[in-house]
Amino acid sequence: MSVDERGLAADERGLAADEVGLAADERGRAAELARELEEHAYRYYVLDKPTVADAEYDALMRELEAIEERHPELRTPDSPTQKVAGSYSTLFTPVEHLERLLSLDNVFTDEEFHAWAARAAREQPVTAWLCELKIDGLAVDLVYEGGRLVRAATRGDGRTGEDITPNVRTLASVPSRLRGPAVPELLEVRGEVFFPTERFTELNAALVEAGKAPFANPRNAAAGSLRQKDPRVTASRPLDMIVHGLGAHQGFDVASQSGAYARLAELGLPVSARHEVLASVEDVLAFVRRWGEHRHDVEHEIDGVVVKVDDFGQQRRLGATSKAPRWAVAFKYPPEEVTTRLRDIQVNVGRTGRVTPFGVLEPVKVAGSTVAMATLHNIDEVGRKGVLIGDTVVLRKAGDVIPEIVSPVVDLRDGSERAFVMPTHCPECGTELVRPEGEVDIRCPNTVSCPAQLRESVFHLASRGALDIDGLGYETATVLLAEGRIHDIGDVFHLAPESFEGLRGFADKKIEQILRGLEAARDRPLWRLLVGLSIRHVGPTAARGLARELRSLDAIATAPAERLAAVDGVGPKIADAVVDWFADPRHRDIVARIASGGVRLADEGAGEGPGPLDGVVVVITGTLDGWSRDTATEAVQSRGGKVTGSVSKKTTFVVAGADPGASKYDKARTLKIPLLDEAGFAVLLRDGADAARALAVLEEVDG
Ligand SMILES: NC(=O)c1ccc[n+]([C@@H]2O[C@H](COP(=O)([O-])OP(=O)(O)OC[C@H]3O[C@@H](n4cnc5c(N)ncnc54)[C@H](O)[C@@H]3O)[C@@H](O)[C@H]2O)c1
Ligand SMILES: [Zn+2]
Repeated sequence: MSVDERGLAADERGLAADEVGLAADERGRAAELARELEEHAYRYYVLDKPTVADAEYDALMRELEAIEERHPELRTPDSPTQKVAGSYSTLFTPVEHLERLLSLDNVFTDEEFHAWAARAAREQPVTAWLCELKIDGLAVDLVYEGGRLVRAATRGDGRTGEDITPNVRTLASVPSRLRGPAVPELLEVRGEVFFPTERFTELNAALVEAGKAPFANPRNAAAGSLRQKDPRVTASRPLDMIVHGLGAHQGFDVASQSGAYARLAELGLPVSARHEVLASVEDVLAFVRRWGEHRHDVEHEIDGVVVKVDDFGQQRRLGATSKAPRWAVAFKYPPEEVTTRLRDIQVNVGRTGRVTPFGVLEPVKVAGSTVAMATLHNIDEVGRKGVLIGDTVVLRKAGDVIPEIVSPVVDLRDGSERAFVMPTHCPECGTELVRPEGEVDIRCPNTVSCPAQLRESVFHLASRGALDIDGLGYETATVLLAEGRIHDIGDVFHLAPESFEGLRGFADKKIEQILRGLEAARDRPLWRLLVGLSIRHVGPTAARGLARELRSLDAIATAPAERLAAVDGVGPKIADAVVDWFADPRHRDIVARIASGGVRLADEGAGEGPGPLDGVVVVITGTLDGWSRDTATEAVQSRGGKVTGSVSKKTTFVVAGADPGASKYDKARTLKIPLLDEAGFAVLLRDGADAARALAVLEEVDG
């Protein structure tokens, strides 16, 4: 027993010793985090030049909070977790706010919000919640005396801000005088100054062109534009403001946040129309979800929703901590921006020969997926963004949108970065690249044999958005082309079991899947085939319009440009691209091979009503003098008929030329399918099925 006790005591001592060690480690880490957070806050609030994304700053803050949770003695009043982040620069005159400007506490999940709301309600029953968008801009404090704007200031450290009155006066949405007869004697309001998202790319492009560092994001652009020594610079930027809070006031009697908004709007101040007063936590969560889905439909960036207790009496009773009110919380949306390193810029050759640069990134997690590449669209875009190889860059991935490199973090450059130089020759086929006059895109003109273009176009033909050929993916397309089993998209529908002989990785099951995939794809709507041809500018919208109005590939191929341009969703640019494409004999050859592969080239009821060969199924065997297999097939199809590869009970005619296949010929006879020679085929095309049948019967008797 005594042994046990000693053992236990020793264990406890051991544990205690560990804890001391741990605490020392954590104390060190906490100090380091505090230093880093201060440094980032300085760069963000004072210099307007952050070097990390908000999510990274927030992660550091959370780490510090967690340490302080375990070691409350580290939670000193000057810890970054305990005070309003930010400072003021000596470039501006400091001003004391009449009332403190606070930050907001955050929640990230429904559970965290439930817990927060329950805590508030325990202190003070809450009758209504006011929900509004959390604008990603910078906080500005306005003071009106006797209805006149006398001062505008940044948040600073919450007590002291920077005087930016002349700058704020340049904002069109900020009135210099309040409206109406009964203006309050004193009114201090807070709001967010923001940079409209749509104008952001334009601003950065202009800055890069002028040799200046671009902004990391619209919030950074708002801060950088507003905190200018020269208000004329501010005036040149499209800044806007929305008011969302009240400070000191006299002669402004309202009982709630929503009541205040109504009154502020009457006074001519910019208030958002998107706030709602809701009674239940469930309704609040629905509001958060709804705006999460519409996050990008707003003219400014939002990083969450702010939920406030609506009633001022209830707000007062809940009070505030040193950092944030207890009556409001920010429900934050998942971050869409991170920083990572741009390891390289390479180029990709697309299916129409377009050469597009893309960034090779240090893989990084953002918006739920790991991103290792991001398109840069074209050479001009690389210039506009001002990114260098080796830069740390801001990477953005919004919802389902493809990841985008926003800007370089210029302040992290060490001189080892280098500019991207567009290659002069195609990296895949070595052909000299061209940039047609007046176009932004650089192209590989070798549409015939550039492996990249062939690969991409076959893959595109088979893709979901086009003919959706099951089993024919990128790898398969690459192998079939590399091994010479197909040469371009025209050969795809001629794939047969033999085509796969001697290829590794093609089990019988896989081959069957591809052939079945092809069979199903032969009968798709015309617009899908049109998309699959990789004609420049022809996407689903244009293809649908063309198929709807012209009904057959033949009609589209032969229509004049003016006719095509008149189609809904087409226009002159696309029309010219279509005419050019079909004018190329190599492309006509591709179409003929697609047709002879049994693909339907017209929609049901092409032409005026049903075609003359509607419902007619033809099998062609042997060689015809006046027709190639492809032109014969097209002739049948353009009349609404179908050409198939094997004889069955569904076959209407078997067209037999010289040296017909014995099995097809015999099968036609046993199934009593009418046989046509070349003359009979001509009659079929000219006079229709009935006339041809009359001939065919004769021939059958003869034979
Ligand atoms: N990247 C960096 O280096 C860096 C450095 C410091 C801070 N930050 C970022 O700044 C944020 C922290 O700053 P914060 O303390 O201002 O907190 P916060 O931005 O999370 O929330 C408080 C602010 O929200 C604003 N706000 C927007 N819409 C509002 C509305 N409808 N109602 C009320 N307030 C509204 C207010 O101006 C208020 O000051 C974090 O997102 C952090 O990542 C980033
Ligand atoms: Zn090429």
